[in-house]
Amino acid sequence: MAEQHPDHQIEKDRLDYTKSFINEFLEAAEQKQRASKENIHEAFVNLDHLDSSLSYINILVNARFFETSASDLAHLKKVVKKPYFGRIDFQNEESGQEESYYIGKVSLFTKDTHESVIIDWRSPIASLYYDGRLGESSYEAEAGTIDGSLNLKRQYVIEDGVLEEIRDIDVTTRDELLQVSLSGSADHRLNEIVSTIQAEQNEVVRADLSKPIVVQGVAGSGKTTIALHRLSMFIYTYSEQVDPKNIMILAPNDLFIDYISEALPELGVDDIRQTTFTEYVRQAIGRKVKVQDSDEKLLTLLEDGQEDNDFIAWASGYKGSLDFKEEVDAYIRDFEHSFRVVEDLKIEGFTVFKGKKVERLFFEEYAYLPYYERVKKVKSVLKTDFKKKKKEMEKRVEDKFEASFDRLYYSMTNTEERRPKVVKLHEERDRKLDSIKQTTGKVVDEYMKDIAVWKVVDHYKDFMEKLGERDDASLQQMSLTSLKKLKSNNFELEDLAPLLYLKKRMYGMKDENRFQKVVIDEAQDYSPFQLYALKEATGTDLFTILGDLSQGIHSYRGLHDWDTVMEHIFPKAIYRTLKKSYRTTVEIMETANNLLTERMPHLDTAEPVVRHGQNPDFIKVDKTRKETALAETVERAWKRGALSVSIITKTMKDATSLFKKWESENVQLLTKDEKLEHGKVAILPSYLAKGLEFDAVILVNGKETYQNTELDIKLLYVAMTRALHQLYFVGETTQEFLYPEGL
Ligand SMILES: Nc1ncnc2c1ncn2[C@@H]1O[C@H](COP(=O)(O)OP(=O)(O)OP(=O)(O)O)[C@@H](O)[C@H]1O
Repeated sequence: MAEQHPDHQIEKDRLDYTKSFINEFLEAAEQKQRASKENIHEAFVNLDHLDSSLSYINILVNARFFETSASDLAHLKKVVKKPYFGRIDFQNEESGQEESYYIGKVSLFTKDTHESVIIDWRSPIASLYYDGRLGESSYEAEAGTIDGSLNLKRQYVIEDGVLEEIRDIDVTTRDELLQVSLSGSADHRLNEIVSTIQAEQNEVVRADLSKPIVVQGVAGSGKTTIALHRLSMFIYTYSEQVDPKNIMILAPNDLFIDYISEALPELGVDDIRQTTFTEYVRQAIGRKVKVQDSDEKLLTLLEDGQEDNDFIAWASGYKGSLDFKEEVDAYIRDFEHSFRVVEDLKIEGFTVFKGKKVERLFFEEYAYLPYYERVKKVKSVLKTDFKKKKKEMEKRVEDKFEASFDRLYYSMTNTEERRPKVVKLHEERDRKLDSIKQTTGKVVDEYMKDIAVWKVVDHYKDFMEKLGERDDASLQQMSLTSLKKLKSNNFELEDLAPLLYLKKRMYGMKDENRFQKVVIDEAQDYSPFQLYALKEATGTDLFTILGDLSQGIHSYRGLHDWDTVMEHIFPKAIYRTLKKSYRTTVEIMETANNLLTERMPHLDTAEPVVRHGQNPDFIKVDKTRKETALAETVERAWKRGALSVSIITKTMKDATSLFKKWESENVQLLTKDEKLEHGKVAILPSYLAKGLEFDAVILVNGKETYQNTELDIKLLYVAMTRALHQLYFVGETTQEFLYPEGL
């Protein structure tokens, strides 16, 4: 097909030119590298008998060059096989000149003329490739808006350095490259999508990088992928000011971290901290607290059908609310006001400092510091003050003695009578001076000894106890159940936000737990207080928050809308929505959308990108044949070209029992700490599936079937939207998947 494009020869020549440019560049760099290797070798040889410090410097210089060029070279070597994926021709309105730009994953310029050979997809002008329509266009550069005309937008398929296809995009053509990319298979890792980022996604990737952003995106709209690309953009734009080590990604579990981590080096965003909220809080408070798995709690809600489910859901929601944060604020205020140093500090009759002054230091001067930092600061100020005053006090004792002595001298002329009095005065003076000299800074510690120094966990228990004293039955019950757990050192996820917040407000955060930027994926499951505490603890509001309320399976404690986040937590945030779903076929998405429209019409449904596939299959079996039917369905999925297949049950109990029955090496039971194994059928419960995707998904129930509750509808929706190409329901009736007969 490429042969037919009128510009084929020109483009082939251009590709050859680019490849030889890169190869020459690589050769020159490799030569330099060899030279530096030789230098190192020489320096090592000379180390014994020459001036060793010079040789050492030699080694250092060369080793450093060797290191940087090695990583650059590795990057370029990768690029040479596919130097670019797109081209734009842009005519600058001001100069009237038209230039062609080839867009790839690096920037390369000719050394002498500084002409661009390839431009990085993250450079400002490359934005035209993603959102520019042919004709009048503009892009934002450092110097301001650049207007002009986009005259050509072209895509290339280059495989192994060979130009295979050229596609020109005009207003009417569909993005075929996207279609090709989406029809590919998922091999258990997140892809980098720089060549096919869509306009609505590009807006999220490039939206003002100096502001927080909240993204509500439907299932499969590319939230996770886009978050990583925005991060790549951020690091590229602020490479001078930002150290990737000061960026943190928060993901729901290790399984998910493993899933995204493979995409990070491709985007040049390795080295960033990837962790879970629980792990971050553990590090921040410096204690490996035992935290009950929140999915287990979900299970309690799902499986046990306990009577107090309503109470559990209420307590979880309340602990995650900003009202609860206010309660913690009030507790901190009360605790601070228990700081009373009413007495003045007196030594030998001198007032070293007044209680009032200490209070002023604490409540006014250093009020900006966390409580315990403030106590430390006030102590150190008092100690320094005391050292200064010591000399003054000594002088005042001497002066006082001189004055008394003078008085005695003039009032008592008889020396015999006067002598014992003088001796007494001397003794008194010496005693006082000794006492002052011997008094050290410890007197300040002693003076402030009544100020309690507690551990953060003890503060939380104290806070809970105080809540339990209120005249409110729900609070009393919450306090009672929480304290019972806390006393045996068991925490729930909902306890972590208040703990983190208390840690920040009372003790302050260590540098290693503060960040310049934070990315939160699957944010619909975070509570407002969790987000608030994170903002306070990390010391930045530069958050990228992505989520989908329709998938809010933890909504009993999570978010119900984004308004609270925008109004009360990140008021400067930009808000964007992603409405298109790229993951699934039209057929699968429509089936999932039907579920939402029928059962939860207030939630957003996704608009699938036009890509057709087979209709979801409902396979009716009786109980005894379930396992056989599943095995047959798996076979069918492999045969239809799936590279990854999963069986999703409603609960973990069901997943485990199915796994035990299956007993095959080709099957893996997924838990949240596991890594997905290539080529194996993954069996997992619905709530662990969020964020992941598989070519083929088979839904099956064990003992439990999905009920018509908000939670179950969302769980089912999450499970269904994991499928890229094939979706199967295996069950006795369609109703168990909340579907009417005749799916
Ligand atoms: N512009 C794009 N070009 C190619 N593939 C894309 C594009 N956008 C998204 N995808 C693909 O769509 C799938 C879904 O992306 P991703 O997992 O990032 O979505 P998500 O919004 O986080 O999904 P969910 O909320 O359902 O977990 C991935 O396979 C991703 O590679």
